[in-house]
Amino acid sequence: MGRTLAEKVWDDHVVTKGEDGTPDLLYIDLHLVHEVTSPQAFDGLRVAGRPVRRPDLTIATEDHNTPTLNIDRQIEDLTSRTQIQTLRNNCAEFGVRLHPLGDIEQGIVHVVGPQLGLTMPGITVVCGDSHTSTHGAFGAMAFGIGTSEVEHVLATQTLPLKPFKTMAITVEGELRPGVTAKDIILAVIAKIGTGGGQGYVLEYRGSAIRALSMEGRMTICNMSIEAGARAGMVAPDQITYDYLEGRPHAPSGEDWDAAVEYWNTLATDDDAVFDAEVFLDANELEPFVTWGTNPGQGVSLSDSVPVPSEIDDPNERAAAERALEYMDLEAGTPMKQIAVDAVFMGSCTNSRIEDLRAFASVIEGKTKADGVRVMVVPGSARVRLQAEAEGLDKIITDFGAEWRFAGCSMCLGMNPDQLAPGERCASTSNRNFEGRQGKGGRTHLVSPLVAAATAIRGTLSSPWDLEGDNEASAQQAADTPIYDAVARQFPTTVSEVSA
Ligand SMILES: CC(C)[C@H](C(=O)O)[C@@H](O)C(=O)O
Ligand code: SF4
Repeated sequence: MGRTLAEKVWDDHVVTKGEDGTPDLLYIDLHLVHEVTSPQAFDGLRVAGRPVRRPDLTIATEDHNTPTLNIDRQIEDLTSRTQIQTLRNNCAEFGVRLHPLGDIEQGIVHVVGPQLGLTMPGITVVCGDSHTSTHGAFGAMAFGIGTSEVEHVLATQTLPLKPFKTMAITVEGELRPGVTAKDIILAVIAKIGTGGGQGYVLEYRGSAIRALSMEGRMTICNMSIEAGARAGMVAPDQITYDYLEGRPHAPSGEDWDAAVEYWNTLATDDDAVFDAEVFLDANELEPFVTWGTNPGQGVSLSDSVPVPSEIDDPNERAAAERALEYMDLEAGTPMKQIAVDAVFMGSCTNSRIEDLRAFASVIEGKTKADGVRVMVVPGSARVRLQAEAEGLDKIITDFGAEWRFAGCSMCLGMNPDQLAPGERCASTSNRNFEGRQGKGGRTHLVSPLVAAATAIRGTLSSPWDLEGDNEASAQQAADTPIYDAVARQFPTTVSEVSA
């Protein structure tokens, strides 16, 4: 019987096979590290007197606790400062490459790996971070792990992993202008629920996925974890190779050819069987938005806040009631009538150059809605530089938005970028849990295009709602590079960026 992409990558990394349901021991090709989940792991090594087994396969960056303003000053918050300093000390002591705040390669860990060409098809990637699933967009098998597992990988470069089930998520058809990868994944999670992917590695397939750029695929794989899945993957193809070729850590010359030959063998065999399958029609999708306090509580933007009494399942009904109370929403309110206090454009879901281009294409020449705070945070220092080289920062600041330095920022309340209690935010991030963006803050998950239109109108909106000229604004959105299937080369030096 044929094998799926996930099974092939797994099989190629088994060091020892588990018996009777015990875990297999897998070799790990890339270990990404950040400040939040690494301190105890390094402590463990220190106590055991062990070195990092493969510092060359380990790379660290600072992202969660870092500020996005005044990055040349001392970090004010003591906990954050300690966290960052601890990572610096640990990396120095154990010989791990670190990209600290201010470094040109610093950024959100899931933006940095792909950008450097470290994330490649067919490899295993782990990080003490749930959104490690992002890297599956390349056809890598990428898992978020806990701190004790981080220690295990640091010490041995292997990880015991339980067998998984496979789920195909097939998205066929063509997205309408204004509908993006983010809308696909929000619709998938609304369909299968936040526990729907539990125990599964998801493989996203179908013509709509094949047509997506790498940025779009990363957005989708990033949120696999929000469906409870262990990982999400997309089979590598020419779009993957075009994105990767020429990046600092991608193979070159004969190695590149050999790699592509291998990568081409990874796609799921025609006769492979998935344990579960889900279908989605891309033609029918609309811009999507969440109304509740988990990423599965979402609807099309043209819909209304659900009415809990109409929900059959008692648990779901109770969850909806609780969510509406926290979100301060009235059942039945059209989503488009909901006014926001803030718009956050950033996070490892949507802070790559293409996301910023999409956002900028909608706001260009316009002014933000009065009283709405708009924050744009690139995913990495390089994305920031590239955006500036393209003049996007000017479009953003002319619009009245804040242009920040790279980091997780308002995606979660671990740094100064937070919502005030009661504030409502349209956010391109991936989690809308209670207090996620700051205590008492209310989050609506959206795409960059919806974030931009919302920033213009002050109420949840998509480019379809702008200026009453649906055709023209939809076309404008269609013209943005997010629909451009051909990946662009990413400059690798500062001079190239500013050239
Ligand atoms: C802090 C970190 C462990 C956490 C994660 O694992 O995802 C964070 O990145 C998040 O998005 O909630
Ligand atoms: S950007 Fe958000 S989701 Fe991504 S790693 Fe940072 S905190 Fe987690």
